[in-house]
Amino acid sequence: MKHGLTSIPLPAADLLFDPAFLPLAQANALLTELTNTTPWRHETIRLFGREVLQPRLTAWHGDPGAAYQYSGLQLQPQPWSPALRNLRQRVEAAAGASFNSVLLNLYRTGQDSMGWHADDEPELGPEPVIASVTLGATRTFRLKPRHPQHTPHAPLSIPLTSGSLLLMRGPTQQHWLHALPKTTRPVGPRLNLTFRQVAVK
Ligand SMILES: O=C(O)CCC(=O)C(=O)O
Ligand SMILES: [Fe+2]
Repeated sequence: MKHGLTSIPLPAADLLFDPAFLPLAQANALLTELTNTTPWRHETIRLFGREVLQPRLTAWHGDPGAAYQYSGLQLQPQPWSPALRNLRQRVEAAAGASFNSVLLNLYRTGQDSMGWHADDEPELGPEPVIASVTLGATRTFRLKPRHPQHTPHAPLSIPLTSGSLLLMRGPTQQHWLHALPKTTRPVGPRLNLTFRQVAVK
């Protein structure tokens, strides 16, 4: 384990955080490169029976076969670019884990967001290691217990700064939900990458 990661104490979770995983200049350069070269998609989701656009842009890169389910479709990942391959290698060294895919989320403004969820898709397995790298604007990452009667705890806010690395491991996805709320503060774009190991079918 790299010394830059420190534990965030939380019951029924395993969280590690390094605010300076990437030097700021590198984070900024990578933000520009990935923003400009990623084949961004603007996906729709079904919300209360209606098709609505997600409030962010997304992309999925990974090893061949690291497919994911989306609206009942098996989508194949885009190949690794040299920049993503390099970042994956550094994240794997820090996390002491390997990853075969990465989900990119681009939050264009403070109005882009992600709702409460857990990364608990079956293909991730019961105790996935999720490695989250942030580039660009600082946004507040929120965590709250999934079963408040069972794990009573106040919601938690972690400001995810540019170049930071957050690891979620162990039982975190089973017992906690996370979200990236909208903000009315004027903020620039934020690009988040979550490295994952998905079961290959
Ligand atoms: O943007 C973030 O920090 C969170 C992303 C996330 O939760 C996800 O991709 O599942
Ligand atoms: Fe997530």
